[in-house]
Amino acid sequence: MAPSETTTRPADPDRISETPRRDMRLDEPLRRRLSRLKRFAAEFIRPHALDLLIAVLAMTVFAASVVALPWLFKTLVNDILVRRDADALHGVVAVVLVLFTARAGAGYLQQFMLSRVSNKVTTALQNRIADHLLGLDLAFFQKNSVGQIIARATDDVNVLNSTTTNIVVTLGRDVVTFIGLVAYVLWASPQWFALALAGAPLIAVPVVLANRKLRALTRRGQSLGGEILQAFEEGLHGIRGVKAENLERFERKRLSEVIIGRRRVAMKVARTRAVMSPIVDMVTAVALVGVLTVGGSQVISGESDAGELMAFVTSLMLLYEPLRRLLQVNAQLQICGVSIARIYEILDRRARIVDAPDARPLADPAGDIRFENVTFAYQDDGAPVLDGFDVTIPSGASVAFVGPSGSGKTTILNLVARLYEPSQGRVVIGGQDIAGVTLESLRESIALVSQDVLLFDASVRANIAYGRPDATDEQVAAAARAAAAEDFILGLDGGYGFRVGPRGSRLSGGQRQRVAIARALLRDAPILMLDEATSALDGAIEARVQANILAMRKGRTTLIIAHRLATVVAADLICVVERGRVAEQGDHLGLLARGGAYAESHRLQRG
Ligand SMILES: Nc1ncnc2c1ncn2[C@@H]1O[C@H](COP(=O)(O)OP(=O)(O)OP(=O)(O)O)[C@@H](O)[C@H]1O
Repeated sequence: MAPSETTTRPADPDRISETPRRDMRLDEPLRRRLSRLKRFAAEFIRPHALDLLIAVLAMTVFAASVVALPWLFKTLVNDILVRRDADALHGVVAVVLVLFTARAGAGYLQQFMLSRVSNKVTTALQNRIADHLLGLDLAFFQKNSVGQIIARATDDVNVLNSTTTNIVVTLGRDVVTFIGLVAYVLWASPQWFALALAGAPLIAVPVVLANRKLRALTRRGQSLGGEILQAFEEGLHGIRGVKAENLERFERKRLSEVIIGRRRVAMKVARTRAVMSPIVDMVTAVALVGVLTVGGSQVISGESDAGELMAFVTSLMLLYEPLRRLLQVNAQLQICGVSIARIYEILDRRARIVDAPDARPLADPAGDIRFENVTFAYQDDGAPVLDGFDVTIPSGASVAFVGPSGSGKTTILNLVARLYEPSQGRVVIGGQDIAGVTLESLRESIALVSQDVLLFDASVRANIAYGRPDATDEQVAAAARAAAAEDFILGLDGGYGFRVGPRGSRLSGGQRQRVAIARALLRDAPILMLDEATSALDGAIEARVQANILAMRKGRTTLIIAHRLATVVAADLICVVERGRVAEQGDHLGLLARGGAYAESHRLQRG
């Protein structure tokens, strides 16, 4: 089965489906849903077949203990209560002891084995999702909400965890119990059995309708789960602005709309599922009334014995629970199917930027970086962001890209790291087209400090050494000094051990930037890319950082994006980017002498 056949295909190949309409696809053929279930079972359940087999055997023992109860009641009534047989009493007591001991052991084993399997499946799924997500293109993350992605890795995995456990219990234990009890009642009295079946057709129509409705509702509910995560993520991420501008009221409204939306759907799901119990109740009642009326008369007239009727009625009552669960197994499968589809929608997504079949490691990462007539657009059919962009960055040079906001500067760095690929032209490093270079060797050669600094809630030291866990304290300190960060770090409570808070929230913007620069310098990569990396620093500290970076560069090519032109005066080459093209290039003095856009911006900024 081709992976693509098992997923719902949204219109934009980079987007996962989140809109309710697209989520409520009732027209998906059963064959495709089944094949997706089979695929999930083969990939994630089959590896635990032995554990499952033990669980199913334990369930069979458990089920057998239930099926033995009608026989026990028959003996109790006929041999002990009616015939007063002492031997039968001892027999029954012994059987009860054995039965309940076996049942206790089987119950334990079943629960333990199922928990083991479900925990292993959860771990495998989440690891696989994590691995897969990390391999996807940047474009995927720029087009999909984090909440929707997290919901699939958490909510959907949890749903699968609980539904598959229920399904296995039902298929293992309830099916055996059901078959055993039905076989017993059929054998005990076909006539009473036929009477008991009288109400069965009542079940069919509502069950089919309810299942159909459940699938649509479940998709909607699970999609709303992602929207809630997303709403929280966005609201809490921007909490500073929310508080400072007294926007809590609006946030509360925004959050409660999705929360209440989900509750509505959850209640519809609950109502639809709850419909099953009264239906089974009614069917059982009809069966009992029929059997008691006819069977009771037969006992009174002496045609049947009391123990027989007692055992039969007990069987009918014992059938209630397994029947109720069996009727819900389809609903559980629907829910499970929705989560599986949502998870495979992520797992089947293929990264477009991958190693070419004949990819080779980057041979000369410190070589020239050349953009050869590069054209690039973020959308396949969108306007180009870079349009015939041509520039050569000499090996070991420091090059600054300046120009108006939105002119394409960050995009240039994105293309060097091959986070996106040119639609035309090539990016060449040391004579090698990076399209034919292994991603690992390319990105290993790059240190990037971007506008959004990536800090974790860990110590300053751990943040600087992220990606270089073997770095010594001295190396970390040297990087911090070069980033003009050591002074403030030593002033923190705990120094390098200071915990920076989520996303570095306990540091100032400029401090965060310096920690990020220190991390990039510690990587000691041949290509250093600074995207507005010193924008939050004051002029004096920025100048220190710049001077250190330039002094340390020996053989390292440095690409700098900056709006403050003072930051770039010392660069070997300054490249003015306008509407995706190089408008002018040269060194600071050369560009000033030229009297073009750079000279004008410089005059304005100084003025
Ligand atoms: N992920 C994206 N998807 C679609 N369009 C994008 C994406 N990133 C950037 N763009 C668009 O590409 C253009 C160039 O963006 P880029 O970030 O390269 O500009 P920039 O020169 O670095 O701007 P700034 O100086 O404001 O940071 C902008 O018009 C922007 O809207």
